Amino acid sequence: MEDAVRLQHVNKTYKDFAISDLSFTVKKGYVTGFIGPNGAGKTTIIKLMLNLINQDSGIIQVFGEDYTTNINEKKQRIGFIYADHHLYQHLTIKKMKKVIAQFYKKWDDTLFDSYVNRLQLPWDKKIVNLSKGMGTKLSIAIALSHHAELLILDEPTSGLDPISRREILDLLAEVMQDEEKTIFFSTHITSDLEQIADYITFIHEGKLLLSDNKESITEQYGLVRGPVDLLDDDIRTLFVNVRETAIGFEGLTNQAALIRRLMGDHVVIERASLEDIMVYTIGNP
Ligand SMILES: Nc1ncnc2c1ncn2[C@@H]1O[C@H](COP(=O)(O)OP(=O)(O)OP(=O)(O)O)[C@@H](O)[C@H]1O
Repeated sequence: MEDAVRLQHVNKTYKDFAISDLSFTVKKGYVTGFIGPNGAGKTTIIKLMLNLINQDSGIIQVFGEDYTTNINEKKQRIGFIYADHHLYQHLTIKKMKKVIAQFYKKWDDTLFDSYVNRLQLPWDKKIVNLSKGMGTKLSIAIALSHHAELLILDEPTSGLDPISRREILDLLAEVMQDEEKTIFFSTHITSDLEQIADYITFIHEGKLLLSDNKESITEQYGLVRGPVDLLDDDIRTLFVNVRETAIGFEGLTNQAALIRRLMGDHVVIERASLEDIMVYTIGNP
């Protein structure tokens, strides 16, 4: 399977933070959800992918080559969606369209008009005055109208009400009907990804914790409940983290099949949500 983006052993050090030996791929034709708590390094990694900052070492390839090779062509093929950041803040959508259309070889004016109308974006409002949800929708409409193949979204649903969130997720799901498109989507709202992601990449403190397809993660992980007296030292090694209460334990395992074989009759094993995986892996559940 072709990769839209590939990171190999990437390092980037700031004074108080480092991306360390990070390797993962973004598969072409799929939605990859990029999760991690505040300050995990998601935006830094997105900036590295887009060549907005440079890595100290390691290799980053976009569409199979270094970003700077055929850079203009790459910019045509990528749509970067970031709710708080817009060019042309003081133009109306109508005026911005005229400016931006010149930059993109594949710009489709009719398609853009249809998105603006359908998403009920106000043609005559200055971009600076758009709400957060409208700004995100506008960015997506722009990316789709220049036929971007790779959409990179930095927390597109954060701070949005459930209706706007749903509209954006529906729009992205619609985009994915086109099998040539790839979406890389950072968020800490893991429930968004339960709906639309095919792959999950999970980072914490600049390090990779998990990068796999969602079905494998669902099979591998489980939330287990049972009596505390079952937890001997060997059994504990099968858990990522365990919470003990007066009535029993609840723990996250990444060896659900083995737990089922060993303890199946004595415990209850449920599907672990992405939120469970995040909380148990990095926090104190
Ligand atoms: N230019 C910079 N100089 C120094 N430190 C930086 C710089 N940019 C980011 N950082 C630090 O890198 C760390 C990761 O930040 P980043 O914005 O990548 O995290 P994030 O996962 O996107 O967080 P959030 O979910 O809160 O948006 C933070 O500690 C941040 O302060």
